[in-house]
Amino acid sequence: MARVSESEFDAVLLLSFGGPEGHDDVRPFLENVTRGRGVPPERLDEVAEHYHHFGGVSPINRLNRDLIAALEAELAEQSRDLPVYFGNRNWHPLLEDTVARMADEGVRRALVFPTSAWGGYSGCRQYHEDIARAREAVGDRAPELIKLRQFFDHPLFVDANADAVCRARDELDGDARVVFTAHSIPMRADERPGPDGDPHWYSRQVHEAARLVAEAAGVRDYDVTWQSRSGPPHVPWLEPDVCDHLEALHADGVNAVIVSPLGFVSDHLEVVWDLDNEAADKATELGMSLARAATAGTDPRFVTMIIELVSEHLDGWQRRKESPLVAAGCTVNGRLCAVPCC
Ligand SMILES: CC1=C(CCC(=O)O)c2cc3nc(cc4[nH]c(cc5[nH]c(cc1n2)c(C)c5CCC(=O)O)c(CCC(=O)O)c4C)C(CCC(=O)O)=C3C
Ligand SMILES: [Fe+2]
Repeated sequence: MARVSESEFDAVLLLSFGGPEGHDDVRPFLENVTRGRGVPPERLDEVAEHYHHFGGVSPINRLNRDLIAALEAELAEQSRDLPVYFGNRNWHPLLEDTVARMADEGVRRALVFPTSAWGGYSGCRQYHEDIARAREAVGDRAPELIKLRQFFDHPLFVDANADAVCRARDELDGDARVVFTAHSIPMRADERPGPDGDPHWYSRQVHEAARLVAEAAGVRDYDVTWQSRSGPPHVPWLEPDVCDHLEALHADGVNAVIVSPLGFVSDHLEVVWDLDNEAADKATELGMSLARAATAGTDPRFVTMIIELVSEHLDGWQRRKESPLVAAGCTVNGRLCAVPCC
């Protein structure tokens, strides 16, 4: 599985979620995200407000462009002649348009780096669906697209996050509790089994990543929490919510926290709103100090990790991973994983 084929690849494609870039984009973007997903209109109104608060602009596209620039620089440094394309699920540049452009420019086979470290529906399977849909839209001339594997336990992803936790710790005096957060998902979705047949595939990967980051940062006690839940209120999602958890910690006498958004790879809207506004306000209200750790962003280790994932295919490199949990997610042309991980 480490190597899909011996033959060559002629491009890399960064595949992400996408975000609006102005007030008028917000509604149509949210319609794209939630089509057929049963998210109540009240929740959409609330989330729309978060985007409008920032001029209708999510930082996510800019952050992805920054990551692409860093990746291109590193590829050039290594004299690798691989152009990097950018396509999104929910907003421009849309994956369909990018795949059409790749075909126009003669790309035949490309490796796809998804900006999600995880298995599960939202983190993995939906990206396979995006790839299949985009290729279908482009037709016969669509390039072959090979999605890179999940990287939740890659040592360089772990190190980048651990270092960010250490930097956040330096901002605070004295002891602070480390609280990791990842995007909540419906409990029913999390009950799907992983390749080992055991349920809770996504949340187990998140717990495993948290354990590795804590160990690398020399942190003994930490918590795993969830953020940004949506869906109707009667549907259970993964808990505790990060803000509720701050209250529980406060009640236990904790007065300083480091919040690490390990579930995300960049400081996009769910990080800057749900953590830098909501969780930060909650901490202030409780009289706690809070330092928010950075996401992997353009940390050079994260950029190198992407190149290592590419090299697993280009050069037959050994997969580096620190956890016994399987890292699936690598398939051709949007086929679902052979293991039933999502
Ligand atoms: C697991 C997971 C990741 C991590 C993996 C990955 O990164 O892919 C992730 C990332 C992201 N989620 C994002 C934004 C949104 N997610 C929503 C809705 C949902 N996310 C879900 C899960 C996840 N989401 C789920 C189960 C839903 C409910 C609807 C459904 O079942 O599909 C909604 C709709 C409104 C709402 O309901 O909150 C929005 C606007 C942004 C972009 C932020 C920006 O614009 O900067 C990013 C990176
Ligand atoms: Fe998968």
